[in-house]
Amino acid sequence: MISNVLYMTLSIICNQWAWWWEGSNNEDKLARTVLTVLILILAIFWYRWAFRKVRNGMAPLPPGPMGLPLVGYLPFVGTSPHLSFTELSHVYGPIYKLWLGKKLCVVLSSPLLVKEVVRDQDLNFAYRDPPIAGLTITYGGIDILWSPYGPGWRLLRKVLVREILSNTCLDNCYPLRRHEIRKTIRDVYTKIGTPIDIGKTSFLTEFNVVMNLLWGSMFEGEKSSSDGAKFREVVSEILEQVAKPNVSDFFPMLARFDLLGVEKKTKKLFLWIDQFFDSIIDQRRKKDTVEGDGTFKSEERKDFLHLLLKLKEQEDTTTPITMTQIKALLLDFVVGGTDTTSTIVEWVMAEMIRHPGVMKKVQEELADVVGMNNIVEESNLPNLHYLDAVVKETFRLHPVVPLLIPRCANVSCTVGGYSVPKGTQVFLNVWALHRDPQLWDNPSEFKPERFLNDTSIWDYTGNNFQYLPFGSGRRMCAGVPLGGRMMMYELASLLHSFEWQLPRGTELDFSENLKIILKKKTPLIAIPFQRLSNLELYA
Ligand code: HEM
Repeated sequence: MISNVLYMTLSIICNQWAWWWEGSNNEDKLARTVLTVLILILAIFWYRWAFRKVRNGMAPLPPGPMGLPLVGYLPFVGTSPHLSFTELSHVYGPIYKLWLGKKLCVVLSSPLLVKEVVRDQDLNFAYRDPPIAGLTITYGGIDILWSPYGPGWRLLRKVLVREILSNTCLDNCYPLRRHEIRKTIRDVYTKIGTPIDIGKTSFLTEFNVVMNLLWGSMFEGEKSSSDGAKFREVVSEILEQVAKPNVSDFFPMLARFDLLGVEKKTKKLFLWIDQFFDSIIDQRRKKDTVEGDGTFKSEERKDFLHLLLKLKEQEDTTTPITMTQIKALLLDFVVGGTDTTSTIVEWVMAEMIRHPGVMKKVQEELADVVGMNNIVEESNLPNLHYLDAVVKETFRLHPVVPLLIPRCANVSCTVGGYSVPKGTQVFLNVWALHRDPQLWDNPSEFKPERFLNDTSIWDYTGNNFQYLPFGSGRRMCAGVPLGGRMMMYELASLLHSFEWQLPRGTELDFSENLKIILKKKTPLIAIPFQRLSNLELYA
């Protein structure tokens, strides 16, 4: 059948081109013959290329924009890929492809297609394509986030989810979280009536919570607190380098030139952070062991570094974790657990200031559940249903990781009837899913009530493919239990202890800035006012 098509095509070409052969002299004829042969060769190559997939019985690649030679669609993605990807889905449909430099990418934005990738073919897509900065900072990509699916990833994920973030373990270290939240409340109290930067306050709180969970009181004293400040700075720089579009990632053959200097900068950060981890582990081992006999004696210490080192020391361990893996895990914890949580806290506060009626309802619920003569405790959180709905609605409109962390196809496969070759980066456009008018009534309206009706279908487990703030499948967020507690606890405490208003003459700005994490472009500045009459509740 294909040879018939070829035969017909050639006959048409010959008929149409009859005039071409009526040349005036021999030289003209020779030139025309050469040109015609060249055109025929090109046509045959094109034919072989275009029909290769059909011949192999393979589905075609998804449709998508052409882009430019070499760079593909790279120049058109802009600074808000979640928006440009959503616009492209309106043109090409819920699955399309585009080239970013030398990388073939496929973008999905329908619950059914997302399900195909994260549920039906989860194993094929349980891989990542780490950027160079990610590899450099995580000891060659051996952490949870960038590891390929396999024994190393499984071990670290198991340690994090089962050993460190289990409910029992999180309950045990509640005093550490409480200590930091109370510190923030005291600090905000001293600033009553003056404008404060909510994102910064929240980041500091979450950062201190994470530090405290990881290595407890190791950061006390003047020297340690200056180390802590430097550490925070380094973590912010790491996030910046990993999020930076890097020529070396889009054109791997140029990687050795490190044209933007990302690798060099990240190596410097890596050296600092590695030394920092070494010194903190060293201090902890000295504190935890008794006269160097190598056994852990201080059972009352519940921070995670202690647990990790204990796990490493246990001889009969089923989880033989190396020191480098421990350091990579610590890094995931700090980078994955701080900015994400503080960013959602800032968006929730912004939405509530924009909707004072919603804030009032949240505060009434807090008065009811917690009482005006008590402080919020984590045990109150499961009863704060309206606040929970407000947080979920905020996640819908402002998903903190709107394109998730791209998956990478480990084998060539078919999604939605289209071919997805091995090595393709797959973006799941959660931002588009969360605002799709076919899935949500009045999707741009902020309406927490939509999450109150049937609470069983709205959670963070990733089983409902139209709502995925923490991702889904094997590679979904490993920190949901902690992230969930931390954001709710901080929000409940800030809203129970204070009233919040914008400084006079200022307006809310909801523009976004995406660097893996979708942040507010302009910081939210608001003024706290005392809400509880008992001053002891601020001590
Ligand atoms: C509000 C807070 C948080 C949000 C919104 C969030 C969101 C996400 C998202 C969307 C992903 C990608 C999932 C995917 O590709 O399907 C992710 C991955 C991850 N998150 Fe979180 N996260 C949060 C808090 C945390 C915390 C507290 C930790 C650690 C303690 C953490 C550790 C991780 C890790 C290790 C991964 C990589 C998982 C893997 O590749 O297997 N996250 N997170």
